[in-house]
Amino acid sequence: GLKAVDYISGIRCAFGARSSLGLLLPTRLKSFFYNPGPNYVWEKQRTGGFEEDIVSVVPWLHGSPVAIVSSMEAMQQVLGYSDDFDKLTREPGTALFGTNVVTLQKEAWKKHRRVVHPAFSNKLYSLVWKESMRMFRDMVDTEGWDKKQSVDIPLLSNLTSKFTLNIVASCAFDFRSTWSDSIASVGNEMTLQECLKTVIGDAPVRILAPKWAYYVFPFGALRRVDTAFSTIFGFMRAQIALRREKIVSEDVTSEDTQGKNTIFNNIVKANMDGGKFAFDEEEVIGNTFIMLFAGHETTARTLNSLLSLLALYQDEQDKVYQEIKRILPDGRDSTFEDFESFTQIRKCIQEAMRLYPPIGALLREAMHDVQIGVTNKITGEKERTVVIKKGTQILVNVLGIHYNPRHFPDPETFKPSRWDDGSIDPDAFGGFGQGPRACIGRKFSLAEATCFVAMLLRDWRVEVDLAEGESPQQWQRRVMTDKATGPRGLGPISVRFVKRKSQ
Ligand code: HEM
Repeated sequence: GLKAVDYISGIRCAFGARSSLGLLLPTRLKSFFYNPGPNYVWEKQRTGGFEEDIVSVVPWLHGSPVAIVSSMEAMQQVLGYSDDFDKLTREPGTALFGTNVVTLQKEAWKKHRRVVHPAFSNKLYSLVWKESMRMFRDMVDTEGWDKKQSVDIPLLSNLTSKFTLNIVASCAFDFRSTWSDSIASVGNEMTLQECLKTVIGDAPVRILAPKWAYYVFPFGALRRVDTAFSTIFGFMRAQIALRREKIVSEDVTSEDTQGKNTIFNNIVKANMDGGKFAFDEEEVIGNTFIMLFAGHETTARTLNSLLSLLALYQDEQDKVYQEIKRILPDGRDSTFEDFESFTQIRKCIQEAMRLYPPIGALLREAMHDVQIGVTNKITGEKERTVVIKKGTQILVNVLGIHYNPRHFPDPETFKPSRWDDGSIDPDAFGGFGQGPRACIGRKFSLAEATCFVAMLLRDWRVEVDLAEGESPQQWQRRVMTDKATGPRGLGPISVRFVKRKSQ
C-alpha cells in the first residue's frame, strides 16, 4: 500500500478512506481507532485542511490506498484530458445502480455519452426555464404564499429537493407533475424524494449487507434501504415500460417533441434500436437512475447553500435584488432570454458552490504508473514528483482546493465579487468537475437555479434567525460548515421568506 502511493505521508488506519466498511463505521471508536469515514474531507477542512497538497491514506486491514490531492495543479492533471487517470475499474456505484454514464471508463463511457449528450441543448435549457417558472408559480399558489406576509420553511432542503426533482422529472423524463401532486410524493411506504435521499446516504449499507440479511435481520436501517431501492427500481421499471409503449405507438411524423427529445427517451430508444450502440436493460436502469439523482440532489444542495448565504449576507442579497429589478423593471416574469443577463446571481451561485460544493471530492484511478508534481502548500512552488502506481486510487479534494488561500484569498468569506475582480484563477473551481468528465448538466442546473432564485427574490426577501449576539459568520459556521457532510450535504436549515414591500 505504501509503495502504491510512493510513501507519501498521511494516515495509516484499519479501513481505507473509500472502503465500504470505512464509509459505514463511525469516525472514532473511543480513542482506540481512527477511521477516515465518509466525511473525511469535510472533517479535515473544519480543522484547517490537510497538512500537505498531497497526502495518503493507507489501510492495514481493509480497503485500498488512496492519494489525496488538494491543489489546482494536481486537479488539472488528474481530471484533465490525458489517459493517465480514469474512473474506477471496480466502481461500487455500478454494482448498486447499474452501468451508467457517470461511472464507466473511457471506451464504454463514450457509448453512453453519445446517447445522452444530444438531449443537452438550448431547447432543453429553455424548457428548464419554462418549467421552473411553472413550478414556482404552482408552489406559490398551492402553498398559499400570496396570502401571507411571511412564510416559514422549517427544512429548506425539503422545499429545494422537491422543486429540483419535479424539474428534472419534467424536463429530462417528461414526467409532468404539479406541486400538489408532485412526483416527489410517489410511493407507498416512502416517497420517491425520501427514497432518493436514503439510497445515497445509506449506499454503503446496501454494498455490505448480503441480500438474505434484509429478510433475516429486523434492523430499521436495512429495511429502509431495501424499501428505498425497491420503490425506486419499481418506479423506474414502470416508467421505462410506459416510454417503450409510447415510442412504439408514437406517430413518427407528429410534432409531440417534448417527450421525444428527452434524455429518458434517448436512453430507452438506445435499448430498442439495437446495433453497436444499443443499451441493455441494466444500462437503461443505470442511466435512468443516475439522471434522476444527479439531476436533482446536486442542484438542491446548491440552492440550500445559496439561499442560506444570501439570507445571512443581506448586502449581497440586495445586489441580487437590484439586478432582478434592472432586468425585470416592470416586475414581469423572466424568460430564458434573460438567463445570461443574471450575472450577479451566477456569481453568487458559483461562490455558494465554492464554499459548499455539492460534490466535495472526485475519485479516479491511475491507468499506469503516473508522476504527479507536488506543490508546496504555502508557496505553490513545485517541490518534487511522486509516482502513483497503476491501479491506485486518487481523490481530488475539491473542497480543500476551494478553501486553499493560494487559489482563493480569504477563503472562508462569501464574496461573489471575487469572480469578476481578477483576484482568482477560475480554473481552481471544481464544482462541476473538469476535463472530459465534467458535468454534462451544468447549464441545466444553472438555468434552473437562476430562474428559481430570480423569481423567489423578486417577490420575497429571505432571512434566517441568528441566536442572540450571534454574527452571520458564527451562524454560518454553526449551522452550515460544522454540520456539512459528504453524503448528505448541509445539515437542517430553516429560513423565512418575507414579502417585499412593492408586492
Ligand atoms: C449544481 C448542480 C450540479 C453539480 C454540482 C454537479 C456536479 C457534477 C460533477 C462534479 C461531475 C463530475 C464527476 C466526476 O468528475 O467524477 C458531474 C458529472 C455529471 N453530471 Fe452533474 N452536477 C450538477 C447537475 C447535474 C444535472 C442537472 C445533471 C443532469 C440533468 C447532471 C448530470 C451529470 C452527468 C450525467 C455527469 C457525468 C458526465 C460524464 O462522466 O460524462 N448533473 N456533475
